[in-house]
Formats: sequence, structure tokens, C-alpha cells
Amino acid sequence: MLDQIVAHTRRRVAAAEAAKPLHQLMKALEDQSSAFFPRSLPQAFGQQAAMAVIAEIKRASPSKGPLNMTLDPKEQADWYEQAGVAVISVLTEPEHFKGSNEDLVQVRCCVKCPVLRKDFLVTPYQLYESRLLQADVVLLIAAALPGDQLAAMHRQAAALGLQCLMEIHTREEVERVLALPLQRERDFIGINNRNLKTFQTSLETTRQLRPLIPGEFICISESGISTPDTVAELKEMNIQGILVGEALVTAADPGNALKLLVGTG
Ligand SMILES: O=C(O)c1ccccc1NCC(=O)[C@H](O)[C@H](O)COP(=O)(O)O
Repeated sequence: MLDQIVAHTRRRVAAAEAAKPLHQLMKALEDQSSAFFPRSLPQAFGQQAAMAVIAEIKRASPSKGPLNMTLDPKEQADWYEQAGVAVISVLTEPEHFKGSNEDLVQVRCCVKCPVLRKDFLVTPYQLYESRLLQADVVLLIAAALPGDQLAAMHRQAAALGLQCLMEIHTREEVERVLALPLQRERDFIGINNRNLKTFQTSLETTRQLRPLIPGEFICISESGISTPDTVAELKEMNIQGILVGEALVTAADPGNALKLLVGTG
């Protein structure tokens, strides 16, 4: 599935680049630079009394199909912010998650917290694009960036002033990520509990990989998190934040669902 999504993403980026070449993006970025004030993820996490939540905005997923096709990104973001969210993650991938770049722009405008661009970022063009969309944080998935690609994307993201959520799922990916010149104020580790081959989620992934990550880095557990008991278990594993999608976008009252999850409701 990951290979399929990445192949589709490369075609999507090629089309975007044909319509608007990189040099035009760079020029637009120069014009925008003085008006962009990035929002810090560590600062947002520092303001949280309970487990910090990165709440996701997505309409569908490859594993579950449609989740909430009528979701209004601004309304959902507003509910999250009122419930005390730390960061909002916006899925911009159109084919499998039914998201768009416009969703991110709308959300970033209407909230004060940092916004994560969740997509399959595999080319530098997408990093320039993310910066232009005013994303504060981008997701770099180690499994989608083999060989030198991970280091190259991380370097370029840093050069553009983007904070990075470095997503890992295996011991080998932890080693690849930790070999990069990470900075703890700007780079965060996301342990994905979802196996992207089988779609199964297991907290065991976080339990096994968390001890391999140095304590200086903010560490986030991602996917399949839907109960306060799970959140309590993750706290015991020394996890500072959780990334939650399905449990919130399918809830009748997403703000209340968020508060109940972390015990602030
Ligand atoms: O969610 C999927 O089916 C999926 C399939 C292939 C690649 C990525 C996928 N999900 C992206 C995510 O990382 C999740 O949206 C995120 O961790 C939230 O997970 P959940 O709370 O289980 O919705």
C-alpha cells in the first residue's frame, strides 16, 4: 500500500510541478517569507497539562475507507482547539485520504496552534510547497524514503525552517533516523503503531521502540489510539504526545472525545 501511495504521490507532484515549476514556488516563497511566523511544537507541547494531542483531520483512510466525508476542516479544527489540542495534523493526500492543500490553508488560518502537514513527502518540491502552505511541521516517513532520500529530505526541510515529525515503525528505521543530524527543538520522533503492510495497529510497536530513542527527543505514539487506558499505558512508556485520527473524526462531539481521551473532560 505504501509503495502504491508513494507512486501515486510522485505522479501527483509531477503534475503540480508541470503546472507550477519549482522556481515559481521559490519566488512565491521569497515574497511570503516576512509574513510567515512558524509555530513551535515544543512550545505547544509545553503548554499541555495532560498528554499532548496531535489531532488529525482526515475524511478517509486506506485501511478504513470513508470515515467522515462531510467533515468541514475549519469546524473540526475549531472543536479541537477549544478542547485544548497541542497540534493539528491535516491529511493533504487527495486519493486515499480525501484531503487537499486547501484544507491545510483553511485550518492554519483559523487556529493558533502549530499545524502538521501529513502527506507522503518524497520530493523537495513538496517541502517548498509545504512551506508555502504555511505548514509548521511536516511528516517524513522513514519507510517511504529509502537510502539517502531521508537525509536529503530532512536537510531540505531544515533549510526551509520546517519542523519534522520523523516517523518510524521498525528498529532499522530508528537507527536510520537517529543517524541524522537531528535537533531536539525541531525534530520529533513519531512511532507509528500501524504496520503499513497489514494495516494492523499494535501498541507493542511503541513499547519496543520507545526505549531505543534518547530521552532528549519529544516522542509521539501514532495510530490506533482510542481509549483513556491506552493513553495511560503510553504515559508509562514515557510518551509525550499522541497522534489521533479515526477516534476523533468519527466522534459525534470531537472536542469532547479529545478531552475524554486524555482525561481533561
Ligand atoms: O490509516 C491508514 O490506513 C494508513 C494507511 C497507509 C499509510 C498511512 C495510513 N495512515 C496515516 C496515519 O498515520 C494515521 O492517519 C494516523 O496515525 C492516525 O491514525 P488513527 O488514529 O488510527 O486514525
